Amino acid sequence: MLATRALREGLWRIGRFQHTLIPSSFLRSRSAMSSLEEPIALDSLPSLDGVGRVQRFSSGACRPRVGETEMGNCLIEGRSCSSSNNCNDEYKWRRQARDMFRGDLTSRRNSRLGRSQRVFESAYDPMYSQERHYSSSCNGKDLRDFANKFLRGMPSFVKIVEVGPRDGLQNEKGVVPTDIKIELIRRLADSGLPVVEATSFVSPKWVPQLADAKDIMGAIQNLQGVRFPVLTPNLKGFDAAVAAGAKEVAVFASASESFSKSNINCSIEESLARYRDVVNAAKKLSIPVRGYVSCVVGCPVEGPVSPSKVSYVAKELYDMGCFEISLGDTIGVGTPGTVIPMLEAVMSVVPVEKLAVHFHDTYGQSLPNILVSLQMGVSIVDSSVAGLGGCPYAKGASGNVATEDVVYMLHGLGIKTNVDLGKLMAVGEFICAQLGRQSGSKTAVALSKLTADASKI
Ligand SMILES: CC(C)(COP(=O)([O-])OP(=O)([O-])OC[C@H]1O[C@@H](n2cnc3c(N)ncnc32)[C@H](O)[C@@H]1OP(=O)([O-])[O-])[C@@H](O)C(=O)NCCC(=O)NCCSC(=O)C[C@@](C)(O)CC(=O)[O-]
Repeated sequence: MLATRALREGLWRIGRFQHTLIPSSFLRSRSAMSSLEEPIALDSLPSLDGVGRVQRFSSGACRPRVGETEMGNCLIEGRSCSSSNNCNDEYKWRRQARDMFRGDLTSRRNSRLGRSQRVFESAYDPMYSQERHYSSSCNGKDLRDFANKFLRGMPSFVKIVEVGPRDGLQNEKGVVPTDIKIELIRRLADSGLPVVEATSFVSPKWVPQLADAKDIMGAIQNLQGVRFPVLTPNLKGFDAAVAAGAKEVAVFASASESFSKSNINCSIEESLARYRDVVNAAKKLSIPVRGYVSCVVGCPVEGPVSPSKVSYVAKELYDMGCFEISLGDTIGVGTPGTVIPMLEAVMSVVPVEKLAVHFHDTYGQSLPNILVSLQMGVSIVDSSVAGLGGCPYAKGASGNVATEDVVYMLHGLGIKTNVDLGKLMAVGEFICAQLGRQSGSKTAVALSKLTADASKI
């Protein structure tokens, strides 16, 4: 109780004097703040403001600034990094908070100056979309060109498709109780996510973890404003999904023959024939069908998968009537080096605005892969709260990229998502507590530590 109060008071003090570090909704969800003054300015995220952006692209980005040389520290991307080990964590934390506060002052001053006179823009402005160009009066042309090149083509809004309740929970060793799944979906919907993939209507012999699909769908019928697609591998699954109240479904093919066999027990061509039946049935009921392509860069059995195979399956799914094609790096082996040629191949046959990317984080490559996908114009990203997930038929596949990490990166880039990171982190905490494990989200772990350490400031 005392510790909680100290934490709140510490946060209140940080809120008074420093730039935001912790989303307020996360704090509220941890403990109600009714009896204490609400921390001010705790609604935004630590994001790369105009100053940070310029520093990131500046050749002098890692040069110590005045007053910082004595510690041998420099600032990169809004973080402090140390070239010596003789400063403690608290000192670094204070330094970072102070620097962020300076950035906050700069943006407040700019807002008083009016738009035409602004030197720096808030990271939340969608100024880095296709049409917009980076503007800074204090940098050379080369720097502007570089920043423009990097940011041009980025979408101003990204639709996040949350797949945790399906892709995440299908891979759990134990079966998660139905009421926990329902609560998870309800909380995810409440965090602002526009799409939450709820479950699968697959064979319970193959995926017993999702055998309660009908009950799940029954329980979330009253949730409004969020789409809840479900996986359907064949007509039997489609009929069951519709009967249970599904208003959107997804079919899942593979770019690898071996994976198709092990995942859905049929060849790629057989699966496409099944999916044509599903799509035709769905069209009659005006039910949108999403199409997945698995193993878009690598297969657990066959190894590397060629971009032409991926583009072939993607085009087949698109041509049969799937409204969106999600490209899955099922085992998480992709790097920007393999993702870019794959996307190039697919984008030559399916419009980029119809493409989603779906990365698993086995090698920690998801965020760079998402970043290059955004640069290539993709604006739909699949992810899983707390990084839950994997595929039961892809040995060694780790969880999906964590939704918290994706949201943190996107907001830091000034890209809107409509997702409340604080609420999302609370959902991650909820499901991790239920599963008895640590979050797979680096953002969630880092921001939770901040709340814990904050009372020391
Ligand atoms: C596709 C099947 C059904 C073929 O399974 P099968 O055994 O070849 O099917 P079957 O037609 O021979 O039927 C066998 C039994 O399953 C029943 N059955 C048949 N269909 C259904 C159904 N829809 N719902 C419920 N039951 C079904 C059917 O009625 C029969 O029951 P029985 O007569 O033995 O009692 C099976 O292989 C299956 O369910 N596989 C599920 C695989 C799966 O869910 N994998 C994980 C999702 S994919 C993924 O994670 C990748 C992705 C999307 O996230 C993207 C990425 O990361 O790459």
